[in-house]
Amino acid sequence: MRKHNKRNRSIRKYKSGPNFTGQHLLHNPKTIKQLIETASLQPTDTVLEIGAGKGALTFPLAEKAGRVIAVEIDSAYVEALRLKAKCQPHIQIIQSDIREMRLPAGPFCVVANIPFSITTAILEKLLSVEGKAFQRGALILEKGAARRFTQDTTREPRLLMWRMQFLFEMRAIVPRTHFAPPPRVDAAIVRIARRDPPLVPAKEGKRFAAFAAYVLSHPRLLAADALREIFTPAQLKVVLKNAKVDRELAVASLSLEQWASLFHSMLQHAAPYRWPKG
Ligand SMILES: C[S@@+](CC[C@H](N)C(=O)[O-])C[C@H]1O[C@@H](n2cnc3c(N)ncnc32)[C@H](O)[C@@H]1O
Repeated sequence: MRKHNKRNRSIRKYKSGPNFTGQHLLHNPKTIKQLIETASLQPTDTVLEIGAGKGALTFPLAEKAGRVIAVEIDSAYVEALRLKAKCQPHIQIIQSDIREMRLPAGPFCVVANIPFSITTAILEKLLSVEGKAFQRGALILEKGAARRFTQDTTREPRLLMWRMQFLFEMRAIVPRTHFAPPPRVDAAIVRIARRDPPLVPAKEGKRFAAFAAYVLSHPRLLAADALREIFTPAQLKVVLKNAKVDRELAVASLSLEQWASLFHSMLQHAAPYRWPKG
């Protein structure tokens, strides 16, 4: 009873606000194997596991990677994990809120069945830094979020910016019955890998986001109309042709490659005073 109270106390500290998530532990061996294989780990890799729970992924990960950094917010899980990992020095268990934790400075991968309710905060943390530490990852996301992150086109400037740096690929649907307790909806395995080279260099990320936000402020606008304030009519003709963009195409339907081409054309040809500001 005392232990139960202690556990509740340590979670309650983080439970306030809308960001606390339920604990949906993976119990399907095939899904665990597939998730880990999706990350293509090497014995020299450092893996960050976000939300280690009872260690369903932590220990299989330790068989593949050189070092596992397992982060978990719940003190009861942390205590149990530390006991279990006692004789495995390459597993480091950290009790922390991932949103507040400093990420490894050197190259690392991520494999995780993440707390769904903080999906955006986690991706923001992993993908928005200019450094190149985060290499690739295999994440279980809510199916809806997985679709949003991997579909061919998007209306979200920030997501578009991430996709200029990273490849997102949906690998498999994970039925809700593969978790205990099951979440409300099915999930999916998503592979994320740093593009080399990126479609837009990381140092231009903010400028690209401002460009995308401006162009997408009216997603149904035709490309030629949306870009009219940025390019002169003569430039626009060439720029659209180079990006293989039909004048009648709505900006919400631009492909990632077309976005990248239009942005590079802006940097090259448009007068800087016409560039959208963030
Ligand atoms: C979906 S469960 C996954 C558990 C385990 N990896 C598995 O697959 O069985 C998510 C885990 O993240 C933990 N968690 C929730 N919010 C967190 C946060 N902000 N930082 C770190 N861990 C968190 C939960 O306590 C839970 O153990």
